[in-house]
Amino acid sequence: MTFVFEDIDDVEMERRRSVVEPLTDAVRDLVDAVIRTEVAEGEIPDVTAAVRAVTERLRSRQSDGPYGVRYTRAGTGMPWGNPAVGVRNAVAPPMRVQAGDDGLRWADVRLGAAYEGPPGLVHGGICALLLDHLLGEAAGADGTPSFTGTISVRYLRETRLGPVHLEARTDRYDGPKKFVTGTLSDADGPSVVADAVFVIPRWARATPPQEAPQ
Ligand SMILES: CCCCC/C=C\C/C=C\C/C=C\C/C=C\CCCC(=O)SCCNC(=O)CCNC(=O)[C@H](O)C(C)(C)COP(=O)(O)OP(=O)(O)OC[C@H]1O[C@@H](n2cnc3c(N)ncnc32)[C@H](O)[C@@H]1OP(=O)(O)O
Repeated sequence: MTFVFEDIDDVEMERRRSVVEPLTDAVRDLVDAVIRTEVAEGEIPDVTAAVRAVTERLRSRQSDGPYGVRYTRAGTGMPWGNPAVGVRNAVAPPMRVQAGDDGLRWADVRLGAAYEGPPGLVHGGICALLLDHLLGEAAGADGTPSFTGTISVRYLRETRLGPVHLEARTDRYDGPKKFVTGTLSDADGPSVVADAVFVIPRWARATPPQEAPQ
């Protein structure tokens, strides 16, 4: 696993973000339009060719693999391919994570047609994705990296498409384990709750229990 440091400052990161974000937003809009369009079927082949032409243009120069999790010189993360928050990923709603007091992490997200499961309702996997990510951010609020070890997601009731609010925080620690909880709410209040154990991987522990010299 490699974390790439880009030799740029945060001003340059913001400049790059401002260039690429409108493209990603345009693609999100395209995804929504494809789902909801009612243009005549005869128009679809032309539109398909136009989209393929744009894709070809972007593919004329591209990286070999995924974007990775890059960092600026100041250590600001650029997980721009991430499916929950990625600035370059149209699959991401996107969720913009905010920091509150005492390690609270929260976000307001609008979930439209691309996130539908049951009719008019949010797909359960999308709730789990967003909660997993936000709980991960809450686990990371102390500055140590950790992976989702186990996550339990309880769907209290349906979640309506539209604006949703998410919150998460770390409740307690036990060695390398962080116990994190969170909620996802729609306009009627909490609809999904999550409990997770995030584990600091051995390579990131201050005194690795297994690899410590004898
Ligand atoms: C370092 C990651 C950084 C990732 C950055 C990513 C994106 C950056 C973007 C934004 C940055 C902000 C935050 C990140 C946000 C979201 C991230 C989303 C989260 C993910 O998408 S992440 C991918 C899915 N995730 C995995 O891909 C994990 C695969 N897995 C492993 O990497 C190992 O399996 C690991 C590390 C879990 C444990 O391995 P290990 O060798 O360190 O464990 P070890 O044996 O030392 O156990 C020590 C104590 O943890 C207990 N324990 C062990 N495993 C457990 C489990 N599964 N559940 C509950 N408890 C468990 C033991 O029982 C023992 O506890 P006890 O002593 O009490 O028994």
